[in-house]
Amino acid sequence: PLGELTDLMVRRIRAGDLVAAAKFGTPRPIDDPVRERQVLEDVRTRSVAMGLDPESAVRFFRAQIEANKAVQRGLYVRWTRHPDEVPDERPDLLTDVRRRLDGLTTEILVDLKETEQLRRSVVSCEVQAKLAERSAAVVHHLDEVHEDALARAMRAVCS
Ligand SMILES: C=C(O[C@@H]1C=C(C(=O)O)C=C[C@H]1O)C(=O)O
Repeated sequence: PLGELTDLMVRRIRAGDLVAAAKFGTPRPIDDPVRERQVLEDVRTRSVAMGLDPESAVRFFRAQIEANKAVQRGLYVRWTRHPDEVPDERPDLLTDVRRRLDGLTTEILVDLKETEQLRRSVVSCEVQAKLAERSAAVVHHLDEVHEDALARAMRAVCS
């Protein structure tokens, strides 16, 4: 039941690789509080319009942002140790990468709405979330950096 939502979370986590590639070796920091506020304000406004509890949706996206930054930090460590693993291409953060993240936000909000009832029941939600996390890690071949990020992102699934 939480498979689709979890897949979307994995896609957002994977987008962290593009964010890291866009920023690594540039002066732009991993943390961008202004952009974070914009993302969360957008989530709040759209949740209200969709009849989704805005506080819970904002909490959920805060966890997704923390997970994204964990990926960036993990890849910075890896790329500093192994410069040959640094991607050759630097994607454009403001156009390509943030546009992709914005598209995922829309899809995630729809899924949050669809799973609202299920996620409200904390006990069954936690069982489902653990199952979805395990199978996503296997299906998507997540390494340690990305599986840790997913575990972090999943903390806000169950209210
Ligand atoms: C993804 C970025 O890096 C960080 C993570 C964000 C996110 O997950 O939405 C937003 C701002 C940054 O703190 C970014 O700068 O766009």
